[in-house]
Amino acid sequence: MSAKIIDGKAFAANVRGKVADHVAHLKEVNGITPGLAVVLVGEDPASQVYVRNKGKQTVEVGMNSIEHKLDASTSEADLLALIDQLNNDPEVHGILCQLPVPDHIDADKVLAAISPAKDVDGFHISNVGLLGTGQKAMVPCTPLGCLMMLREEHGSLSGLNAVVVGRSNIVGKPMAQLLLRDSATVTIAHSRTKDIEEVCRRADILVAAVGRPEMITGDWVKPGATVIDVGINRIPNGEKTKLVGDVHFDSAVEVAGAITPVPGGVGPMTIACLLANTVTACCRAHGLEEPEGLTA
Ligand SMILES: Nc1nc(=O)c2c([nH]1)NC[C@@H]1CN(c3ccc(C(=O)N[C@@H](CCC(=O)O)C(=O)O)cc3)C=[N+]21
Ligand SMILES: [Mg+2]
Repeated sequence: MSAKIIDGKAFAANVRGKVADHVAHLKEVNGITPGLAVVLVGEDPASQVYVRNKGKQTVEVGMNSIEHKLDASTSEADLLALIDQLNNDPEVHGILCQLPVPDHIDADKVLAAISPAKDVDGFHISNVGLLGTGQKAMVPCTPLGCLMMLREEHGSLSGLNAVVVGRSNIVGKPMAQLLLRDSATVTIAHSRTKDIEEVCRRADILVAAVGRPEMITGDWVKPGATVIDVGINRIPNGEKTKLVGDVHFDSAVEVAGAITPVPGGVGPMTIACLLANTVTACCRAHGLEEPEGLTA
């Protein structure tokens, strides 16, 4: 039997539709247009593609997109000055500084400089702390997108065994916090985990966020489990390259109950959730009611 393939592209289009509806409402009723500022330092080609897609989709849902493309040699002080300016700009409701930043810039310092209320990535330590203590936070986009798909698939996650493979601040740790908040039984596995295959085979929900192409094969998957593949790995494919996840799709799809593909799974949801977070940040900034179903 072959798993249900979770259509992240369609799901993301639906989320963007809800965002667009709420943006239209904010404009009409409150005369407010949410604005998202994206800062890119340097010329990393993958980052350029992502930033372009973010800008395009921001405009498509009716929000203002403010792009700042800085030279790779930009000093940390100049970047911090720009962030300060965006923090103080009332037209800007969300700020994202595309990672990675060049080596001479301290990413932690940059993330700490973004106003927590405008931190649509949810990477500021105050949002990390709010999420970890079950308070109202800005939630990182990728884990938020995964959670939305899991809730749609399962209804309640209460009591389910969830295994998150990967312990990054960007995906693994916040994903685990969100699953815990939904009363799943949560295990974080990583490169040093003993008998990692066994651990994964106990998972009703398996979230792969390790950054190792096709590491998780079908024999690691419990029959009927839901597999969420966060990996985006570009690997050689003959003369060209192709995009694969952290899950070996062809074997896992034969065992899982439901699975996200790469591309077309988690990736599109990440951008949709960035737009959702921007609307949420805008509503919070103005003390307005938040949109339904777009937050954790
Ligand atoms: N501050 C910050 N926030 C981020 O959220 C952030 C970041 N930095 N740096 C880079 C990563 C990566 N990321 C992706 C977003 C969308 C897709 C996406 O839409 N992927 C498509 C395919 C895209 C392709 O073909 O390359 C898909 O999976 O279907 C992928 C990756 C956000 N990131
Ligand atoms: Mg790891």
